[in-house]
Amino acid sequence: MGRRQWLNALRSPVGAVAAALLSLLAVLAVVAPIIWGDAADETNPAALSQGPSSEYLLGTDGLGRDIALRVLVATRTSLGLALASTAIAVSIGLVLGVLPAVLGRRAGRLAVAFVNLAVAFPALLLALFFAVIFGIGAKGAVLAIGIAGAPAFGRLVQTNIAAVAGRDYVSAARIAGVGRLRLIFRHLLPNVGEPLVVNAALMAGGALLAFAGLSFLGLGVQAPAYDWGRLLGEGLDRIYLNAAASLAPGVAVVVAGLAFTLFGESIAKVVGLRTEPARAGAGKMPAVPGAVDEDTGDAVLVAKGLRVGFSSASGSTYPVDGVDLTVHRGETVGIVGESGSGKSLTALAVARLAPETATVSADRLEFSGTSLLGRSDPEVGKLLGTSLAMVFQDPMTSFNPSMRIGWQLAEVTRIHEGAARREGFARAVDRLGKVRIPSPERRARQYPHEYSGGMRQRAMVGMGLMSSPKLIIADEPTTALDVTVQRQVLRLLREVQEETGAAVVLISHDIAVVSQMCERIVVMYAGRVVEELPVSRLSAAAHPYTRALLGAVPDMTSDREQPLVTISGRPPDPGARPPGCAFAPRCELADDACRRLPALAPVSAGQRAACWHPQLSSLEPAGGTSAGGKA
Ligand SMILES: Nc1ncnc2c1ncn2[C@@H]1O[C@H](COP(=O)(O)OP(=O)(O)OP(=O)(O)O)[C@@H](O)[C@H]1O
Repeated sequence: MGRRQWLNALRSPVGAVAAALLSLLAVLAVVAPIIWGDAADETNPAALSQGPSSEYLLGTDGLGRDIALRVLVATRTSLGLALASTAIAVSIGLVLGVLPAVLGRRAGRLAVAFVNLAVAFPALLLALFFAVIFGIGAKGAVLAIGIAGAPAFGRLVQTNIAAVAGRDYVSAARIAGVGRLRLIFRHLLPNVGEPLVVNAALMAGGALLAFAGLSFLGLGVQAPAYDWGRLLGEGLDRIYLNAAASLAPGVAVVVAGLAFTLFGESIAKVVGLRTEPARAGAGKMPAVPGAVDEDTGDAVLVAKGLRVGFSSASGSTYPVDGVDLTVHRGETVGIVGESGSGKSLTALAVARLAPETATVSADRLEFSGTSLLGRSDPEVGKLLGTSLAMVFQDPMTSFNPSMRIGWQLAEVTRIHEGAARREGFARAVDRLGKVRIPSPERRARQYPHEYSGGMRQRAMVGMGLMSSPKLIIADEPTTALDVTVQRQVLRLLREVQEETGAAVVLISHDIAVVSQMCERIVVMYAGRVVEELPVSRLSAAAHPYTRALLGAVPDMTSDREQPLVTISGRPPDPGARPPGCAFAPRCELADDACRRLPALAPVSAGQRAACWHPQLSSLEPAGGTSAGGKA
């Protein structure tokens, strides 16, 4: 939360009142015991249990002590204890909240279940329970209220962390090899800080009331010490004789509680407690299914029989179902296919960023000659962190919003090369310059929100250049950008590739974009590769699905009076794929043969298709009908 937001919070009427009240309480807490501490303890046998008078504004208690002074002096104890119990609740809640992210999948689920169970108990009941366990007195009450408030805060942390854990910058940090603890404290918690601060303020108000409740019941502060709750209890005994004696501490509790709550609410309003939509399809990765060349000698990436599955009550589904993908050094490979065909998941699995709930298996999975199968050692993390660069789809979520761009870029160098902070930052400035960010020295010190979308994508490419990438995977890198910026980003990718010799995998649903940029195209449908071919052979695409995709791209010769070509039907859900060729229900050429699964088989040099009826004729100009498409 920036300075401006704090100012806005304080400028709102509610915020201003809350801030004024809190300031008054803070001043009272500091000065009241110093100025009136002794006077408040002074007994006056000549004025026992008196009502309000000019000498005693709120009257006196049973020992003749000035109630008004005691209420003022009790501010310090009441606020101090409430804040102490809030600090305990927040600390334990933070630990409970980050546990699922720190522990493995199973232990993490246990932590979530524990918090859910604890939240189900009313906090006041828990507080009473713990107050009895920890013993009667202020210390016991602080612990009791703190522990009782922890589960609710823990769940808040868990929920907020889960909401940001899928963001691209978290994936980027994971691929960069950032350790779990750093990931939590540098990338996750700072980005859920606002709702946590707001709720901590609200909790402080609640703790104040709870404390007053426990003291009132005699379970909190014990004589001779006193807080508002205790004064309230004492005053209540004589409410018919001197109502002010119980009303005054009661009002103090309510006002202070309100001050905290209103303060929290006004911050919440200003920060909007926004729940940014969790990005779907965190994007990245390659996939070049098993076609064309079985020669994997100079391959930077080899995946054979890659499967990504999810289990549910109704059984397992495999959105990626036996994909083969080989990417050679310096090569540009495009992966195309409709939404849901498994492009992103293939990429994520290769980068070891598949969702935790996914099961990834493969016959072979190698990056730069190193097998990734069954390995989770730091060496593999370092290899991927330094040699694999990812450019994500949404430039809004690619960077940690709470870290300056330069430091985010420098993180990779510091983690994997142990470079000093300055050295890493200097390299970040250099790389930002390389990807044509103007005034890189100044820009490196800015936050992501100060960059435009196109600049963020360029900075993302710059991040990939911090080491010497062997493979750059760009998953729909231009989808969220306008057309001119799209071109700039694609041009930059090409230039970077020429300069570094890195291989590039470009994932897109747009076959036209891919064909401009790539040498080889892999077409995916329903979790499998259905065709693989050099761009130069696109006009001789053999699979009806590839031909339908090409037919759906308008060009200069397309009749603008006619509606655009579409492919009839929709891809099957991963759990309901027809036996045999998954495209058959949408294909005009389908017959009985298509009930069996076709293997990816050579059609011509460098071209393979998984089809029982591969088309050998050249395609009509774009815009015409195609074998599988529907005009
Ligand atoms: N976390 C998940 N849990 C269950 N199923 C998932 C999960 N993520 C993806 N899937 C399934 O995998 C399918 C393929 O997803 P993927 O993101 O790889 O598709 P895509 O081809 O990249 O599409 P898009 O272009 O829309 O990103 C989805 O349609 C969905 O059915």
